[in-house]
Amino acid sequence: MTARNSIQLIDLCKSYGTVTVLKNINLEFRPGEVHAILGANGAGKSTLLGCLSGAVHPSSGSIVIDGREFKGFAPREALDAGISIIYQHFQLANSLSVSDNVFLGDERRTKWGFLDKAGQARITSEVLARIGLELDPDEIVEDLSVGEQQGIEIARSVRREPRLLILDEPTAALGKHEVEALLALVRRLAHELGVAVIFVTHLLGEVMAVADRISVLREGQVLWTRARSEVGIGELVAAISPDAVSLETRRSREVSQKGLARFHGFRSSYCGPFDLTINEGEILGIYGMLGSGRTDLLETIAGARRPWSGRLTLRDRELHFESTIQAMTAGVALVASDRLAQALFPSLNAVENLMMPHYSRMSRLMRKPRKELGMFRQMAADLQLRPSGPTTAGSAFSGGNAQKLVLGRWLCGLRDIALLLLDEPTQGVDVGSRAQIYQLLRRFAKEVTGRAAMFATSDPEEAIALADRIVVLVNGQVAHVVDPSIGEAELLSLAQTAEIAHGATHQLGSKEDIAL
Ligand SMILES: Nc1ncnc2c1ncn2[C@@H]1O[C@H](COP(=O)(O)OP(=O)(O)OP(=O)(O)O)[C@@H](O)[C@H]1O
Repeated sequence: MTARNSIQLIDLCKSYGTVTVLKNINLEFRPGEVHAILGANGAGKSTLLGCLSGAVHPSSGSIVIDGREFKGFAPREALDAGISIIYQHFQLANSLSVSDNVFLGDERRTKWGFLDKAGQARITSEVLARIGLELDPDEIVEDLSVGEQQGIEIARSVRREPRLLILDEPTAALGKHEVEALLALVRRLAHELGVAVIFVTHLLGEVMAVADRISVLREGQVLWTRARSEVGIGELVAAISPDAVSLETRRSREVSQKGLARFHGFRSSYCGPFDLTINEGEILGIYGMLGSGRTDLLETIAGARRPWSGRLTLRDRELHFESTIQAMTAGVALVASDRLAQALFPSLNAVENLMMPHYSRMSRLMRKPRKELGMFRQMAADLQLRPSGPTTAGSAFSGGNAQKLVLGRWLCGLRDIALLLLDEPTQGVDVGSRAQIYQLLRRFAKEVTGRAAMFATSDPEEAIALADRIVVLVNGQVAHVVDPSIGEAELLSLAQTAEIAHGATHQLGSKEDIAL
């Protein structure tokens, strides 16, 4: 790749009507450098990336590339200018091969106009070698691991020889080893291939491992930009969330021994059997990687998936439900992991989004707008929702704030929810709000009798910080049940050993079930 100049943002601003989202942003992205952009939920990170990728048109200011000044561009122009973005949700055609995906939308043709499959495969091999990935260009994408699929996204970008590669929360779907491999690849892209990389994440450990420089955004402005070597994690937390509470403070592990939810031989289509009791006041963590079955399990318990077999009792009542509405009525609710796709209503306002699951029980005449507004204000304050205006449209909330709003539905006490299920409760949530959400979940489970929560996570730190007891889920099976006091390293090691053991028994064709 040829040597390139920095990309500069000069006085970049973005407003939506009267709402200013980015204000006079001046930043420089240098070739050969990983630049982490951090900030609380709603600070303006996605908007800034949108300006660079062409998804958002700046209100004023400019982007300067090799002396050329752009007032904003369309996505195609951004690509042509050498800017490539990799989103959290992969944009791959799963039934096509690796090389088909690397050339997706930009296919090579032979001089007779046919698809140049051989040429594409050859270039794909060269690109994969350049970034140090051992993959067969003819392999079908759906047969690859999540980490390998992300590698293809990166290969697709690298083939275009980008000046600037943007990674937006790239590790959300990855396991520990895949994260390490990705961070090594990112460093290699910058330090060896000379690409300018922007890395956006809420995970500060990753920032310390990969960034050369760090910029913190606060309320749409650059608070500071500093070399990574000059900053510690404590300073980052203080800069991102000045009011953050430590994840460990106010922790109470008191759980009664009174059973609340009982699973007897419970099976979903992929997971089980489970024989397990969740006690009143308990927060049960399911620690499992993508593909472990954690989402299938939670969605089945919440009535979103069928079939299930075995027995489930809640407050000593046997449950039989076939929909999420029936589950809700029985006292079981789920906060899904993909709130933008599965939970938020983009065109409804914030109050309506908060109240949505509760409307089904009241006629229009029974609605009490003042009370709803009061509840919304309370939730917005408890969860530090930004923006906190009741009329804000669902589509205007940043990822982390959308999560808070969806969570607020079940914490506001309008339904008698006994078992709250959460899939990746703090994915995409900033460090300050994470502590806040943990506190609210503890309050939910422990301050009112007859309640408990069950959450799934792929983050060992989250499992340890939030759970009273942790179930290690591997390929749909309970591999271990442990106390969080074992610590992060031991939890990881248990999960890895179980995965290796599962691989071995799987190869031998054994399907032995492990029950609690
Ligand atoms: N279309 C829109 N109309 C009005 N406001 C918007 C719109 N899109 C975004 N915003 C506001 O812009 C602000 C910045 O949002 P942005 O998504 O850039 O934040 P973020 O830092 O990426 O947050 P997160 O970490 O939660 O993803 C938020 O307060 C959001 O409400």
